[in-house]
Order: sequence, then structure tokens, then C-alpha cells
Amino acid sequence: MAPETSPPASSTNGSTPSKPSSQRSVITSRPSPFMPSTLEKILLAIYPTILITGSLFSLLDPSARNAPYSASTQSHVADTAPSYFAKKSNIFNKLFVKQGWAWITFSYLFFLFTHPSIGPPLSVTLTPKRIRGLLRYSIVTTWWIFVTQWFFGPAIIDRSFRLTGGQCELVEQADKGHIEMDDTRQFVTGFACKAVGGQWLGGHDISGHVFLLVIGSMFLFEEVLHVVLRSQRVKEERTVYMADGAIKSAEVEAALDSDVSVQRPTQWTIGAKIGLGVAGLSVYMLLMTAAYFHTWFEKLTGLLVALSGIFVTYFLPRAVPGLRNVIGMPGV
Ligand SMILES: CCCCCCCCCCCCCCCC(=O)SCCNC(=O)CCNC(=O)[C@H](O)C(C)(C)COP(=O)(O)O
Ligand SMILES: Nc1ncnc2c1ncn2[C@@H]1O[C@H](COP(=O)(O)O)[C@@H](OP(=O)(O)O)[C@H]1O
Repeated sequence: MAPETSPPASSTNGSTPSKPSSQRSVITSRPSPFMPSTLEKILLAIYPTILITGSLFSLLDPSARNAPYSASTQSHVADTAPSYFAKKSNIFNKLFVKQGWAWITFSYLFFLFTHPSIGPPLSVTLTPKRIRGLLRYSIVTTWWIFVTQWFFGPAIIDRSFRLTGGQCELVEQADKGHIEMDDTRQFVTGFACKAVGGQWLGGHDISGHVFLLVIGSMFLFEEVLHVVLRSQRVKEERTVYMADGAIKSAEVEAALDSDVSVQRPTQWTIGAKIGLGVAGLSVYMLLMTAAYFHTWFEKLTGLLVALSGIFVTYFLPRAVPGLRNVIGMPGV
């Protein structure tokens, strides 16, 4: 890798260097803190690959290509759907994705409160690592709420749909009083529209499924894989900006934090396996969404909105020591 020197602190994290740059003790040849580790590069490459593979499959597979597709519902007609997974009523959609955040939440909390390198297993003791894990969970959860459930009114997905010209197909009937709908929510949420049997037509419909499945699985991969690999002493590649602007390995901060002793033989706990299982099923369902639902652009925006939440939670803290002090990094 080409040698790289630390940039001035003021140009990177806004803080004032504690020493003049000529006296800085560490001039490193480390990658930028914004650079994903090898593990993260693989994970980040998986998502666009899945979306492209699924979209290509829908174009090339004869049964998918020939099955009637409804552009308004962005799905195949149920009776002639080319596969079980092309039906909205499939059991994995109903019980897993539609309750997706509950699965992410329970699997993460179980992992957080059973993994021995984070705190005493099966005890509710709030160690610093657990508190930081809960804070990261809260940030990602807040983003999920804002994007899919509520954003000071309608969720971001609904707002963006309306802003790009979309509306409920039943808007005229409601105006004439033929349909009853809550005034404050009238036609501003996809949920309100679908609740009275309408379709949400016209604008750009960011894929909620792609968003949820990407942010949920990436959250679990970041939390579980980093903790497990680090506690098995796999070499750490993540780098961070220190307060004086120097770039160091995340190892330095892990070395300072010795609140819980590492118990190496038990790192692949049942909690870690469940977390990775939920993440793996999410990735599989993402492939199904990519193959049978939505336009490629709606899938792309779902991906980008999800990754923006991941960036703030897992990459920004590496460059901003103040934020890192509060929410930490998985495994550190
Ligand atoms: C200022 C805000 C402060 C917020 C504070 C931080 C939050 C801390 C934690 C709050 C508790 C949240 C607990 C969450 C527990 C649950 O998960 S219960 C809800 C379960 N429901 C779901 O999982 C629904 C998932 N579904 C969806 O998001 C959408 O249905 C969809 C899949 C994205 C798409 O929907 P469509 O209708 O198909 O378009
Ligand atoms: N993998 C999948 N399996 C089944 N249905 C899916 C799916 N991915 C998306 N859908 C359905 O496609 C529609 C658009 O999804 P989204 O906008 O969340 O990406 C939703 O329909 P409904 O809202 O009628 O349930 C959703 O249930």
C-alpha cells in the first residue's frame, strides 16, 4: 500500500492539533479512517452485487420475464407469480421482513447480553461496551423510524414519494367524501392509502424492503463480526483520527479499554450465530426483493438511504473523536 501521511487535524475533524504538525509523534502510513476494512469492503460489495444479480435475473429468467407484472404495485400478479418468493403473501415476507426490525432488535439484544467480550453473559449489567452498543442501535433504529415509520409526520419514504409527484389513486374519491380517511394523514402516507384499498401511484417509491434488509443486516454484520473477529485477535484494519489529527489503528483504543476480560474459546456464541442467521436471511430476502419487486432505481435509492445510516454510525466516528467517545466502535 502506498505510504500516506496524516493530514492536518483542522482539515479532517475540525479540532485543533495539540502539537504543531512538525512535532507530531506519529507520522503513519495508514489508510484513511473512512476507508472500509477488507471485511467491510466485502460486505459493501455484496449489496450492489445482489441488487444487480436480482435485477438481471428478472430480465433473463424466462418464467420471471413472461409472468404478468403490475407496475402500479411493483410486483407480479399473485396468481401467476413465477415463484413462491414472488408473492407478497410468502411466509418469509409476512413473518420476517414485515416484522424485520423486531427480528433485528431481538437478535442484537440477545447477542449484546450474552457475548462474553461485551459483558457478563445472561446478566443485565450495563457495561460501557453494552451502553455504546445500545447507543449505536438507537441511532440505526432512529434512522429506520425516520425512513419507514415517522418523520415529524409522514416517514421519509412517504414524503419523498409525495415530493416526486406521487399520490393515492383514491384521492379524488376522498375529496368527494366517498371514502373516510383521517384528515391529518389523508393521502400523505402509503399506509393510509393502502388501508382504504388504494394504490400509491406516480412518484418515486424508495424500496422500504431494500432499505430495511440492507441497514438491518449491515448493522448486525458490523456489530457481530467485528466483535467476534476482534476477540479472536484477527488483525484490526480499521483506523481512526486521534484528537491531535494523527491516524492510528483502532487497536490503540481497544488496548485502553479493559473493562471486560476476553474469553476466547467461546466467541462464536449462540447469540453471535443467531445474529448472523438473521443477517443471512435478510440478505437472502434482499435477493428475492431484487429479483421480483421494484424498479432498479427504487432499489438503488433504498440501498443508498440505508448505507447513509451505516456511514453515520460506523464510519463517521472513526474521524470524529468526540462522537467516537460517546458511541464507540464495535469490538473496541
Ligand atoms: C427522536 C427519536 C428518538 C428515538 C429514540 C431511539 C429509539 C430507541 C429504541 C426505540 C424502540 C424501538 C423498538 C423497536 C422494536 C420493534 O422492532 S417493534 C416493531 C416491529 N415492526 C417492524 O419491524 C416493522 C418492519 N416493517 C417495516 O419497516 C416496513 O413494513 C417495511 C418492511 C420497511 C416496508 O413496508 P411496506 O408496507 O411493505 O412498504
Ligand atoms: N422479498 C419480498 N417478498 C414479498 N413481498 C415483497 C418483497 N419485497 C417487496 N415486497 C412487497 O412489495 C411491495 C413494495 O415493497 P417495499 O416498498 O417495502 O420495498 C410491498 O407490498 P405491500 O406494501 O403491498 O405489502 C412488499 O410487501
